[in-house]
Amino acid sequence: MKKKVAVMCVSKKSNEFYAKHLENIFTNKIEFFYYSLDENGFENMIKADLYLVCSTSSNVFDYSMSCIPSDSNVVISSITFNKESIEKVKKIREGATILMVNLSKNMAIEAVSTLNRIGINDINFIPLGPTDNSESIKEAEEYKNIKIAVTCGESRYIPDFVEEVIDLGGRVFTERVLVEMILKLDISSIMKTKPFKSYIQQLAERDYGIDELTRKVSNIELKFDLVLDSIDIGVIGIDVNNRIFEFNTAAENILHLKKEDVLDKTTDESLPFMPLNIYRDNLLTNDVRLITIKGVLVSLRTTSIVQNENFKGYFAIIERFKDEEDKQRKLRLQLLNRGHKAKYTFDDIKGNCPILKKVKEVAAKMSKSNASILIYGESGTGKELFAHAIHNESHRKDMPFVAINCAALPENLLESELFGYEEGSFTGAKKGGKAGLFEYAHTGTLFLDEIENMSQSLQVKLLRVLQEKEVIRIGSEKITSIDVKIIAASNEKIKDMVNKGTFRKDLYYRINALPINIPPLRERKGDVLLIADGIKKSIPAEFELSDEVKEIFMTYEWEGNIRELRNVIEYLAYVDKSVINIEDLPPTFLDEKDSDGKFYHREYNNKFWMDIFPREKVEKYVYVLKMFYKAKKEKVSIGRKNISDASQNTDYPLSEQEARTIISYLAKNQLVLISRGRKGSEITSKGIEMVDKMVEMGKY
Ligand SMILES: Nc1ncnc2c1ncn2[C@@H]1O[C@H](COP(=O)(O)OP(=O)(O)OP(=O)(O)O)[C@@H](O)[C@H]1O
Repeated sequence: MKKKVAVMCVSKKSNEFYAKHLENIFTNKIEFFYYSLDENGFENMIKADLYLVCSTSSNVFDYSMSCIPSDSNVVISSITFNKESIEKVKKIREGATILMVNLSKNMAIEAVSTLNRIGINDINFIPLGPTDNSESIKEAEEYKNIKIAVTCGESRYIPDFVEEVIDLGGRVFTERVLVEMILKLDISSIMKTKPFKSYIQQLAERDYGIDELTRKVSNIELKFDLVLDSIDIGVIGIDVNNRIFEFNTAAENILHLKKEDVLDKTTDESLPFMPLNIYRDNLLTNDVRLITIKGVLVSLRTTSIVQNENFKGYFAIIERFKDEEDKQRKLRLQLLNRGHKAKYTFDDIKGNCPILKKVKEVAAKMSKSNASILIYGESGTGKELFAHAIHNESHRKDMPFVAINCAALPENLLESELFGYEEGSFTGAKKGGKAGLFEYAHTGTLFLDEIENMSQSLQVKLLRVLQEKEVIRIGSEKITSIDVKIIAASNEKIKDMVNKGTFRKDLYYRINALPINIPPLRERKGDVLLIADGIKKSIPAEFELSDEVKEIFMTYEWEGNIRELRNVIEYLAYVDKSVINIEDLPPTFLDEKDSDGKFYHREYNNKFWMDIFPREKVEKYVYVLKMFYKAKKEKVSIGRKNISDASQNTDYPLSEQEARTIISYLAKNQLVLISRGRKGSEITSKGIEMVDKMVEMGKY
């Protein structure tokens, strides 16, 4: 509601003159009601919030005051000239005698004293009222030789003998009058508006005290406004009476409202579409909610203003949700450049054996889904490599990839790392709090390595986050929505842990949506040399492996899987030889020295069949021999076609031609007997003995 001000003047004409300024300065804030003695009088005035008394001559003043209800706000006007008028007076020759003509002689005297106050003291003014009675006509006659007259908009009263008229126009309210009105009506925001500022600028006379004060205040306010207007977050200041005292440019843009239209109005009046009542009524602050304004999703949070423990209002902070998200996204991308990035792709996962190829194929398909993935594999099989590759293959590839090893941190630290914390939530909590990895990984992937080590209580919290898709920092109540794809990895079979009761079943089913099993290296021996070669190139190292060493690599158990293989290759790079022989292998790799003091590899030497089959193809020969062994046990006969077909899904796919070559080789060594006709080929007793020995030794 607009405030009401009653303007009390002597004449209707003065009212009209003042109205021009008042309406311009106080647009939208005040409703003015004009009263004048020559028109409607002061007796039937409305009940106003303030009475502006412009009739200051002593005979009218007392009467004016008697018409104002007691306990009302009153401002007694004072008037001055504007700069433009004064410039006209300054052009008058120094020492000249000039008439000052006004509505009455008293008013003419008053105008002269105003000019003197402003510093016009070198002109001899003769005050004169209207020449409308014999006495005044007589007085004017005395000044017949004065040819110049100055007036304040009353040229109609200038005597005929005057040749030059300088009209200074009507006088205007002083700065003091306006500031007093503003303070009494509690609408200080007016002082920040353009019309007020330009009005004050054009006054010939300024009040030093008020000026200094407003200068200081506006200096601070200017800086404050500059800061507020330079940010892209909307800030709305609301006082205890629910009135808006601040409304920055971003708020204007977000809400499509003009500052001047909302300042000093209540939120009910100007922002009825915003749910601000709850804050006023409950003093509920620091709360965040999403609201829709004109079809746009806006985040609204509030922060209270407390001075000397007294609630003084609050700031409503608004931001287009999309802008907020974009900003978060940019921050996340910066983080991405600081290391939260997946390094490997499926091309980095070397291996041609059918099992690995299959796993890679399935994993690539799973990359496209948002469901959680659980990777199982022995230590060093490449679980982390797979996690990187899956992320890089997914539509989240440009978003953060955040990895954490659940075995590396004590429970409470792991919790604060994952979920973040608020300032002061525990001893040692960083000032300003800290975002958790879930928040960092938003829109990307979180890789939880060695998840089997996570405590049961953390498992519960993790499950909650995965179910609700939101995190709450430790010590906070603020809920943050997150969109994170989880890839978990484990060295142990989580299913077994669930059965033993050491891992929560519900969490298992949530993370195991898409399972991946990576086979240990010993089950894909066909890949050992290929992977070794890849590692050698990545180091880079120049050496070659001798045939013997290659055989050893193919038969070795590789308990530490590819990590162990990498360590051995790195070791060999230091040996600095162009060809690596058995004795160059790391001491831990070799078992004993022979009688000549040379290293030898027990497993290798014990594998007598190594000398029988061509070294490069040992595995394939053993595979075919075992097929004949199995056929004998099952009393079926097989030939090269069955062998070739069956081998296709193994690590050693064979063509029929290859199968035929191997069978003839085995036959040459009396391990297999080739019979003509329908019976097909068959394993010999020597062949059976060889396989039994292999099985007994636990190999193949
Ligand atoms: N198929 C592969 N080709 C080439 N290098 C590989 C392959 N798989 C794993 N590696 C390498 O082996 C090492 C171990 O891999 P990774 O750390 O991914 O294994 P992990 O299963 O996560 O091990 P852990 O369970 O101990 O964490 C890494 O140096 C990785 O680059």
